[in-house]
Formats: sequence, structure tokens, C-alpha cells
Amino acid sequence: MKPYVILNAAMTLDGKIATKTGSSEISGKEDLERVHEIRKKVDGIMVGIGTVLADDPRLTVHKINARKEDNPIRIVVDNKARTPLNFRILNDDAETIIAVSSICDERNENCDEEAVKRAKELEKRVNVFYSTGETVDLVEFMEYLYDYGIKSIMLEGGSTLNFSMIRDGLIDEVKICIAPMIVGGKDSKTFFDGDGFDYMKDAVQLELINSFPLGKDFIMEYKVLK
Ligand SMILES: NC(=O)c1ccc[n+]([C@@H]2O[C@H](COP(=O)([O-])OP(=O)(O)OC[C@H]3O[C@@H](n4cnc5c(N)ncnc54)[C@H](O)[C@@H]3O)[C@@H](O)[C@H]2O)c1
Ligand SMILES: Nc1nc(=O)c(N)c(NC[C@H](O)[C@H](O)[C@H](O)COP(=O)(O)O)[nH]1
Repeated sequence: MKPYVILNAAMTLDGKIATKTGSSEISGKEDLERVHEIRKKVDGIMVGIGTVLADDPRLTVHKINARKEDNPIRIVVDNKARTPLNFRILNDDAETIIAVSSICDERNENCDEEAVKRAKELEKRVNVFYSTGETVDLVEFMEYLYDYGIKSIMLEGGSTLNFSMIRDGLIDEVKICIAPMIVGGKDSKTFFDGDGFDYMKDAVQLELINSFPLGKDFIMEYKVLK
């Protein structure tokens, strides 16, 4: 069993979620409030290490009225345990789970010693999940999170993790805020990056279930067809 996963992001009209410098202030005020209403409802909120390093996010409910108990569990997919110890994701505002990949080989030898040290430091502060894969095995990780009690997750990026999650069939809903902005740039981050599929016949199919204007932005909500 796996948690129900809602992917949420904000993009420019040309499909970018950040520029090549990592600048990503896209949503209007109303959209951020909508996102925080969802944060308040789900059990977990998940991002990749690229997003942590770019944004130093809090991943708490802080744009609307909320109590500490309303904060979901923060979840980071972080192959080589690169989460900096002074970043906000490790503070006491909410519980945090960090997934790292197999830092050693299957015989527990040939370890990346620096990554092992970093993971041990993180373990003093938060719950560290050791995946068996070279990169975090997301199917295995989702099963672990479900058994841990996390039945719903909002995935909040970035581009690389978004693609791995949709490729592995782990996303149930997609909510996208489209802002009336164009930023361009072939090196900007798009909604889904990763390797992509080779052929359109392999594209993930969605069904539009809702769409509405919100402040300066426009929201589209889809169900992922399986
Ligand atoms: N506009 C938005 O809604 C929005 C939302 C989130 C992030 N962002 C932006 O996106 C950028 C970050 O995106 P990104 O693509 O660099 O990083 P990301 O957050 O997608 O993290 C990717 C990293 O996660 C790790 N990882 C481990 N196992 C993995 C697996 N199985 N699959 C995929 N990744 C795995 C790898 O180290 C990988 O490099 C930042 O600039 C951030 O500001 C924008
Ligand atoms: N909905 C949305 N609109 C945006 O314009 C934007 N840049 C993000 N980005 C999501 C990403 O996960 C960010 O890292 C957190 O939104 C950081 O913010 P917090 O400190 O947690 O509020 N999300």
C-alpha cells in the first residue's frame, strides 16, 4: 500500500518552475494560501534535495492560521545525505523523514564514507530511511511511509523528483498553478524534467477535473489515469 499523492506546483505560462539561478517566486498570495490549506490537510509534504538546497524551505503551514500540530511530516528525498545541518527543514517545527540511497554496497562495504558521516549526523536530529537503490527507490519508500502512518502526501517538487514520481506511477492527482509570466531559458527548470519518455505513446495520461482563476493566476486540477 502507498500514500495518496497530490503533486502541486506553480509554473510560468511557458512551463518553468524556476530559472537556472534557482529563482522561483511564481505563485500569487491567493495561490500560496490555497497550497497551505492543502498542507494543513495532508499527513506529509515531500520535496527533493534540489529544492531544499535552492529554497531552504520550512515546509510548514505558515501562510494561514495554524497550530504546530497542523504541520505535516516533512519528507526529503536526499540520495547522498546532503541536507545542510543548519537548514530549516531540521528545526523543531515539525517531524522530518529523510530518505537516503544505499550509501554502501549490498555487502555493506565500499561505503561513501563522507555520506555515511553526514547521514549519521542527520540521524541525531531526524528519522533517516536507508533505501536499497542507487538513487532512492521511491516505490519502496512510499510503502515505508504508508506503514509509518502517512496516508496522504503533497509532493512539492522539484522537477527531477516530479518526473521520477510520475514515471513510477506514484502520483494520483496533479494541481498546477499557471502564472501569467514568461521567463524562457533552456536551462530553466520545467514542471517535469528527469530523462522524460522517448515516445508520446508512453506519456502519462490525465483527466481534467477542475479549473478556475485565482487572483492573477489560473489553477488546473487533474486526476492521473492508471
Ligand atoms: N515553482 C514551484 O512550484 C517549485 C516547486 C518545487 C521546487 N521548485 C524549484 O525546483 C528546483 C529544484 O528542482 P531539482 O530538479 O533541481 O531538484 P529536486 O527537488 O527534484 O531534487 C532532485 C534530487 O533528489 C534526489 N533524488 C534521490 N532519489 C531520487 C529519485 N529516485 N528520483 C529523483 N530524484 C531523486 C537526487 O539527488 C536529485 O538530484 C529549485 O530551483 C526549486 O526552487 C519550484
Ligand atoms: N506553490 C508554489 N509556488 C511557488 O511560487 C513556489 N516557488 C513553490 N515552491 C515550492 C517549494 O517546495 C518551496 O521550496 C516552498 O514553497 C518553500 O517555502 P516554505 O518555506 O515551505 O513556505 N510552490
